[in-house]
Amino acid sequence: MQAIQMSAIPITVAVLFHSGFGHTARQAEAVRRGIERVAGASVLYLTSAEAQGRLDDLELADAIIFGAPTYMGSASGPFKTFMDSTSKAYARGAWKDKIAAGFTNSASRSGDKLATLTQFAIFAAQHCMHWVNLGLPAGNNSTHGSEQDLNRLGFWLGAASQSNADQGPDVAPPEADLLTAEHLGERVSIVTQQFVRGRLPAAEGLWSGMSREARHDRVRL
Ligand SMILES: Cc1cc2nc3c(=O)[nH]c(=O)nc-3n(C[C@H](O)[C@H](O)[C@H](O)COP(=O)(O)O)c2cc1C
Repeated sequence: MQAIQMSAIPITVAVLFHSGFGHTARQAEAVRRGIERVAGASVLYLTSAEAQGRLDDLELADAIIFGAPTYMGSASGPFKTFMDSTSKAYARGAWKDKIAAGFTNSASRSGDKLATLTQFAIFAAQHCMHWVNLGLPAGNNSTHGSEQDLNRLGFWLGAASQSNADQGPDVAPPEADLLTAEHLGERVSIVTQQFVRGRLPAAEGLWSGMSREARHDRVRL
């Protein structure tokens, strides 16, 4: 797919995820591809373990997309450990007004994935971030639908994917779910650029050539 040319406002979108066995990592890679389709967007790609040592870098991101497998009806334990490690950033309001979104993967069609997406949205709200939803209609919910539809699992809070329990990450999750994740990454990039553009004090030209750090200082509310 062609890169979107309408705006090249430089933004950084972090993809911050955990994956125990590689399935959610496939989804994270798809989110990354979607972000990179938008001109001007760059990606900070971190596992939740890496992110615990990169909190300063995360503060420079314009948006953070959270991802984890659903284990026992909630985000996986390692991802929750990361969430708890952000309490100092929370106390300082370090992520205030960043854009947020989320994705999760599990073995069952539902598998209580909504609980994980809700957990991410509440986590983002505690950090005073702005949550972006999936922005797709439901797929595969009529006689005209199919398993190839985007959003075939019918989630709106974020991107969901489903990986059969007896298949490895080489074949699961299926293509439709990866394309759904790509859509989320692209949507978050576009919304983030709209949001950053709305905070620009002057013409876009003013920002060209300015470092990400300098721009970040200028737009911080
Ligand atoms: C400890 C554990 C708990 C799980 N709990 C759920 C669950 O609540 N719902 C579900 O549908 N699948 C559940 N699964 C299946 C995983 O979500 C599924 O295998 C997923 O693809 C794993 O992603 P990963 O390879 O990124 O770790 C669980 C798996 C494990 C290991």
